[in-house]
Amino acid sequence: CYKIAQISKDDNSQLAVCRVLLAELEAHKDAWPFLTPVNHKVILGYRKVIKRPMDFSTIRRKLNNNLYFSLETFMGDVNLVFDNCEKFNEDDSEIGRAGHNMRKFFDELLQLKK
Ligand SMILES: Oc1ccc2c(c1)N[C@H](O)CC2
Repeated sequence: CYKIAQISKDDNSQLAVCRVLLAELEAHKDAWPFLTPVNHKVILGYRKVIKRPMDFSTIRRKLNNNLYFSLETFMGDVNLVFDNCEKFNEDDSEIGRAGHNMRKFFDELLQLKK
């Protein structure tokens, strides 16, 4: 029993770290392009170009529904947000720069939490 309890405790502490990380990402001044899903009915070409859309509100819903099993699976979705941004936006654009800023901020947060 102890071993099972031990594994679930580690998962819970990892998920607690994910909640803190997501709150810090959502509060960042450059988070606005990433807070909600891109409306692919309005943004022509988005659905064709971006195969796996992701945004912070979707990550929040997956976190609340226990759909992340580790910090690594959570990190995969956060990095997907920034990879999609790089694919669809010029580096020298407002949203492109926001994506690069947010990815740097996330990498720095992870260094602090490790
Ligand atoms: O000019 C625009 C207008 C809309 C969007 C972008 C750029 N980039 C986002 O990645 C997706 C939504």
